[in-house]
Amino acid sequence: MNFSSEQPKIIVVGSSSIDLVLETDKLPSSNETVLASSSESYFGGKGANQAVGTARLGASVYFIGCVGMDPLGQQIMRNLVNENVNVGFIYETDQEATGTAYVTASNGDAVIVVVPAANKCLTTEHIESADKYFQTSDLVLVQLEVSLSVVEYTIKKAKKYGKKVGLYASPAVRLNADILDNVDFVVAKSTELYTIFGEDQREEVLRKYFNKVFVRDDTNSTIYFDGTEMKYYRNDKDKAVYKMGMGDAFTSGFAIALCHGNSLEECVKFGNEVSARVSVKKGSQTGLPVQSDFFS
Ligand SMILES: OC[C@H]1O[C@H](O)[C@H](O)[C@@H]1O
Repeated sequence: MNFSSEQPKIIVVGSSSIDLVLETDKLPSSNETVLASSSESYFGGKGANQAVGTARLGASVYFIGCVGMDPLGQQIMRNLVNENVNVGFIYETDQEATGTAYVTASNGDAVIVVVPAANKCLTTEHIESADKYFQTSDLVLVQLEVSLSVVEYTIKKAKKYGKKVGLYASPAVRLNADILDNVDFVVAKSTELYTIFGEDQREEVLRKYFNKVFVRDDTNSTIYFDGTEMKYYRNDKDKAVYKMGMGDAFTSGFAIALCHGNSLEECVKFGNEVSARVSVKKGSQTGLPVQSDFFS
């Protein structure tokens, strides 16, 4: 994996939240009550996770998002500043509280319910105000915890300036042709292909969007079609103890490798490596590796 001396410039447009993680012996089924052995809060939100993930790996990162005018919003801002993420385009709203996510975690698996709240107050005007930073960026990352109209606007703006765009298609929604045509890479979960593409045959999806769609599953494996053959990579060096945040970590690693001019194969391998690191610590951001973990 090549790591050039140029510092990548990345814009992340997306959500930030505080995750309340409840540890249980088993995930509750419908109408069931279970007891939690612990309740802890962590920094989260797919956008913020990717902003921290790419900043720790050495990128200059601008995060565009929205928090509430409340103590949780202040905590998120402080955390991002500490992580060297530029917060000049984080907006505060008095219309909604800061986003939260309620996570029930058991034996590594997690069920997540997100309350977007302030994240839904991010508008296309906010994206527009960062226009000149899009012009000088190398790559833009989006996910689906802010309004789809904002995601679409962001993708169009990035493409207008010829920038690379990556989409982590989570939480899953059906993606329209415009989005799929304009993004350079899409990261999707194997269990959500039908929702995202209207097609649940993995091979069909991968062949149609070769070198563009990267499908991940719970075993930290990633598969894509390179135009000739299916490419499958798995990193199970570290046992995935905490699976929350692995998709964000993969996307961060993939994006960094791409910015440094690596092949898609190298991008996938590095993404898997970054994802493996996050899965050994609790919280979506806790275990995200830093550049010096890989390169001196
Ligand atoms: O992708 C993991 C994230 O999903 C939810 O948005 C939680 O905030 C968590 O941090």
